[in-house]
Amino acid sequence: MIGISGLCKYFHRGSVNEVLALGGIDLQVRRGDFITVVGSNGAGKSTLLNCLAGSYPIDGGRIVIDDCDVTSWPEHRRARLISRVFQDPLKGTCGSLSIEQNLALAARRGRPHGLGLGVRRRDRDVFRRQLAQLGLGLEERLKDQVGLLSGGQRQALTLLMATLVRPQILLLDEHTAALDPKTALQVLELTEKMVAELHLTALMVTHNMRQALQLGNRLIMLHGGRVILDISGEEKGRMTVEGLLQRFYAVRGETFDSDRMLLV
Ligand SMILES: Nc1ncnc2c1ncn2[C@@H]1O[C@H](COP(=O)(O)OP(=O)(O)OP(=O)(O)O)[C@@H](O)[C@H]1O
Repeated sequence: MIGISGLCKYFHRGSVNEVLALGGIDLQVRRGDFITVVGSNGAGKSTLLNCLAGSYPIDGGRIVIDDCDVTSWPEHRRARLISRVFQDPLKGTCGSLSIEQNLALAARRGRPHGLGLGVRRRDRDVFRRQLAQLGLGLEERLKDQVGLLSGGQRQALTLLMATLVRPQILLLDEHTAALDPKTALQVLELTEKMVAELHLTALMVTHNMRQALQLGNRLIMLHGGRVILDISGEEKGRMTVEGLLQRFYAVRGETFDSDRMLLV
């Protein structure tokens, strides 16, 4: 479903500050894969998602989605296929608009003349039903400004907006990292539910190793801009955090180094 081959990405190429962020990523993602992405500091996790979404131009390689070469597609064109949720809950929603206006915008994604803010009664009923699934009582607050919501409520709403028009691919970049542990867990459960119910193909960057092992059917580990571990199915099911660290050591000959990664 997604074919990434030889993906290379430099920052500040040709200058003294040159960084090779992705050094030839090859990754075949099957339809319905829910891949958790882990890695050390600066491993290239966010850059990979940004290149996939078309936010960054790439310096080499190809990206194919559903047999269509999207390598030269700009970000807005890829946004018809790809939805994203970022770490910052403020990024995916508009705080000055109401919940229903935000949802109305999300519902028009990919359609022409997609920026109207009008909300029809029929839409409102659908929004109410969708919001009720979140279990946060937001269905009673359709006219509330999103800026009034807590970080967790806002991130749950972002997730709903990202999937309201079913995307081919859902990209989650540490989307629970800014939330308190209880809320993070709620949003993660919601993520799992949505991915399963909508049969989404998803990549989720997380700094929590245990979470990465618990969620999804496949785990990849990046280091130095390359995929150094790719496990799925039973192998992933049996894997422990200690096992992951040992595998890292076996491949790299050094201990895993990340000040942000939760290893317990
Ligand atoms: N906009 C940018 N300009 C210059 N260098 C960048 C930029 N974004 C990322 N980099 C560099 O590219 C490399 C990969 O960064 P990236 O953010 O993808 O790593 P990451 O795995 O997401 O790291 P972390 O877990 O520390 O957030 C790093 O060396 C980083 O410093």
